[in-house]
Amino acid sequence: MTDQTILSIRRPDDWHVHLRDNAVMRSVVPYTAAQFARAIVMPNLSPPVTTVEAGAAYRERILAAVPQGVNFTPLITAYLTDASKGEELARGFAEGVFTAAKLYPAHATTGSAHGVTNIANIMPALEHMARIGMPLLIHGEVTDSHVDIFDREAVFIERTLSKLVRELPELRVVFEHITTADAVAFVDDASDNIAATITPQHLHINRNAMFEGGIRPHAYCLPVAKREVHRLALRKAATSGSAKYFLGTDSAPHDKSAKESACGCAGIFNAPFAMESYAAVFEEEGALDKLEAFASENGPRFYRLPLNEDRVTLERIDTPVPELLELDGVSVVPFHAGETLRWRYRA
Ligand SMILES: NC(=O)N[C@@H](CC(=O)O)C(=O)O
Ligand SMILES: [Zn+2]
Ligand SMILES: [Zn+2]
Repeated sequence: MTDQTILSIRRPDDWHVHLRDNAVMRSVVPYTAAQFARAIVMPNLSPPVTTVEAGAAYRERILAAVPQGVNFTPLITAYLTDASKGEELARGFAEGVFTAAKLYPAHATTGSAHGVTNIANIMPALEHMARIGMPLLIHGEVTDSHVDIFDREAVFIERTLSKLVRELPELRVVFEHITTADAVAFVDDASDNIAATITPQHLHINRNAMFEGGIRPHAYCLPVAKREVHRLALRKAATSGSAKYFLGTDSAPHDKSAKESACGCAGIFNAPFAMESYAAVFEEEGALDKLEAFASENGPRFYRLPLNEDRVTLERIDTPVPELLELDGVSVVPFHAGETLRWRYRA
């Protein structure tokens, strides 16, 4: 713990966010743009963003939703399918439309129905990406229903990721939203071409949060939160100062009614208080001095992009989080709803 009351850091970026589309997009973009200079925007729309033209059009729609006077750059990603071609990805990368490509194992998570059924189907595209230095972003869970849901990330490392990294060591890979000590060990031991994002929720909650006094759909996201030992490993990794770990909120808004349902959607909306949420973790770990590297430096270095020059502050002021945000097109229960966070973000 520390008695520090003001923290000034380089403006951060969010290296994994779901901005959706249409009315929902227009109401959630301002939250991300208020905190972050850039964001890696996930392509799991329906239909998914698979072509350069669709990526460019999506970027324009996002930019049109950024409030006047706010400086925010969306970085678009391509959604990989069994039919993805290296040439199309490379064209998007060369034109500055695609910053990376995203691998969703088919049916692993929300909006992954068109995802990849077998990584062998996209090996030529991945080889092409490795040659041009285009990062591959991975939702790392097996989809085999015989594998326990809490083991799906660890089994993905065993069955798929270790092999991919061995076969294509030059491929730059971001293992997205890691949730296990197994993932931390894998990333720590891997080459510098392998990095990982960590969400605020996986630093704050373990799997008990989903069952506290009853079923808690707002604590449900994928990959699902794991045991306490895994949360502690993630906290250690995020606050270690290692350049392999960086901020990716995985903010994923779903309407309250879609979460509070007999078959509730996976995804936690954390964009409105993302930096406040991360700051709480870093303070609790006595590592506020490591927050800037995690939030503002390690990501751009991995993506080979310039660091942001402007600065922001976090002030130690109690910040209540609303129970519900009534937005245009969606009513969302935000992460930390009803709690008071100890920091306030100022751009
Ligand atoms: N994280 C989630 O639980 N949901 C994400 C998809 C994803 O990132 O896996 C979504 O799009 O809703
Ligand atoms: Zn995911
Ligand atoms: Zn996501």
